[in-house]
Amino acid sequence: MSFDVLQKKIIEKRNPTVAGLDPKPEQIPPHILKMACDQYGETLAGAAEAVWQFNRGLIDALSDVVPAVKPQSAYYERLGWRGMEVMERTISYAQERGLFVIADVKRGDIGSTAQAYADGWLGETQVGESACSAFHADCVTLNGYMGSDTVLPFVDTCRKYGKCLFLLAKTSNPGSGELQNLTAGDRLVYQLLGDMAERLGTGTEGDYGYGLAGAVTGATYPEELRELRARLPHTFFLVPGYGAQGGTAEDVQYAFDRKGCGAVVNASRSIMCAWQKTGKGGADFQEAARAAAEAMRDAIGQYVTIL
Ligand SMILES: O=c1ccn([C@@H]2O[C@H](COP(=O)(O)O)[C@@H](O)[C@H]2O)c(=O)[nH]1
Repeated sequence: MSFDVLQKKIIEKRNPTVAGLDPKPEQIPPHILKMACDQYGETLAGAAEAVWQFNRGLIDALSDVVPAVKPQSAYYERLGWRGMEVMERTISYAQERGLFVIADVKRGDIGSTAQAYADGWLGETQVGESACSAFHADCVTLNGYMGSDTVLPFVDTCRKYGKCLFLLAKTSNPGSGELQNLTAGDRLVYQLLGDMAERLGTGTEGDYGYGLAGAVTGATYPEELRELRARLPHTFFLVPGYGAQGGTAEDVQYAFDRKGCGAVVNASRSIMCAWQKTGKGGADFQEAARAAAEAMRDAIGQYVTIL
């Protein structure tokens, strides 16, 4: 199954992290933004070109350090169709460079609509006699709060195409407890969502013991991370909240199993925007991102030994 693909890449690179690609125009080095705007004006077309050049540079700099990237769809959607075209191009380019791609789309809707999302992000759309693939990501994030029937089309699509998904369980944001820590019968809501992932993945466990349905558990809640790891032995974790949101290497150690497997830790701004801290005006954005990704890998390596 597809978490095997991710886990193998993590083992090869000795690095259980994923670099987020969440580019805002104001976080793109000025020379890249200027070049794009000189060509296309200060327009959405200019912004989309700048995002593409920035992403390509980041992927080139990071592809032998990190096993995966996670483009967050919001930053592409805000640029309209041009942004979505850059999203598609970014996914293809990252995959060509050997990276596993998690499309952070957090979708959730009634079954028929969920199937359309699953076709677009992971599978194929039938057009007459032809099966056409759109974004072809390796994995997506989903919001399962509408119930398991809204996730099942993604599960079927993952089975068919060897892909995988992450369900939001305990998210990293400050307000996550407002709903997720409420009691639902004999469990807390985030435990229920974690249990849903464990259940939906049953029977699809791969070489490392993980099913195709993973869970999102924030680095900012290490106690919940520890508890969910023990509770969900076959559920792979996506752990956002490292770096810019305050999560540390010490915090995320609890996401991993005894072999140092079963989780991938995300950092977006702290890698992507590392150039803003070097005082070189962005000319060194690739070196800065690479150094930040290596520092994150090494910090987590102080606490987690992979296999
Ligand atoms: O609980 C969650 C779920 C998803 N995210 C996403 O991860 C990145 C975090 O970005 P940073 O810059 O490293 O803070 C971003 O794409 C979020 O949408 C999350 O933060 N928490």
